[in-house]
Amino acid sequence: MLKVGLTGGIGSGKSAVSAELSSCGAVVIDADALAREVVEPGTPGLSEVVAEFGERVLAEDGGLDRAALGEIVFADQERLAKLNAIVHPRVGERSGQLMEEALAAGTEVVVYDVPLLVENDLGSLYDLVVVVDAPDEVRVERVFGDRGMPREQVRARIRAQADRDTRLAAADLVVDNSGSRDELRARVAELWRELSTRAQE
Ligand SMILES: CC(C)(COP(=O)(O)OP(=O)(O)OC[C@H]1O[C@@H](n2cnc3c(N)ncnc32)[C@H](O)[C@@H]1O)[C@@H](O)C(=O)NCCC(=O)NCCS
Ligand SMILES: Nc1ncnc2c1ncn2[C@@H]1O[C@H](COP(=O)(O)OP(=O)(O)OP(=O)(O)O)[C@@H](O)[C@H]1O
Repeated sequence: MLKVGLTGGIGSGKSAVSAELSSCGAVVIDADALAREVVEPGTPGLSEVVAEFGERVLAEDGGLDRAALGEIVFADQERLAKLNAIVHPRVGERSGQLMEEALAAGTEVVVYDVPLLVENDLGSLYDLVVVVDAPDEVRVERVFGDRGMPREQVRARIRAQADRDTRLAAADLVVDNSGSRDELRARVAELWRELSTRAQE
């Protein structure tokens, strides 16, 4: 089984690349989705978050108020580190389990879509590190335009992440997503051919 770590900063296009790879036949594990699961209502993860940040990060329905927590942690590195210390070990454990399941199922290519691969030094866990890349301001405009996140909030997340050059230096392969969606689709088709070849080796 070829284990691929897929990373990129906020708005780089990881989800778009993952969706294409999944339709090609890869098994995709999504770290952002796991980070949501481990703080769902009733989980020890959510209790720890509330113990650390207070009830102000709870929404009326008892779930996590993600926007409120985001505003707190992306304005303050120490608070972000506290949140990461609660969430990341749980995401690591769960993703490890899912990797094992993919292996047991005879999967050829498994892709771990994780924004913080470089920041958390996870590269050695994978056979191949693929970085999805686009200039910072292109990413700001995409996240603002498609998700309505205020530009300054996108920039605050970019500041909390590795810079572009550091991330690119960790890449075995780079998917350039500075162009159109069609260009991206063509690049991912090429990437899939490469991954399939390597999976046979
Ligand atoms: C602060 C939270 C509640 C904000 O939730 P929100 O729904 O607004 O964002 P979402 O989780 O969808 O993340 C969107 C993007 O923000 C960026 N981001 C999220 N967490 C982090 C972080 N700890 N450090 C840097 N960037 C981050 C990533 O590019 C991510 O793809 C949430 O991001 C969170 O719990 N973060 C800590 C866990 C984490 O590191 N998740 C990333 C994958 S393990
Ligand atoms: N080539 C492109 N042209 C225009 N828009 C794009 C392109 N690629 C992706 N997008 C859009 O940009 C936004 C960010 O892409 P996507 O969600 O795939 O990134 P991501 O890396 O998963 O982001 P996050 O770190 O926030 O999870 C999405 O709204 C997506 O539809």
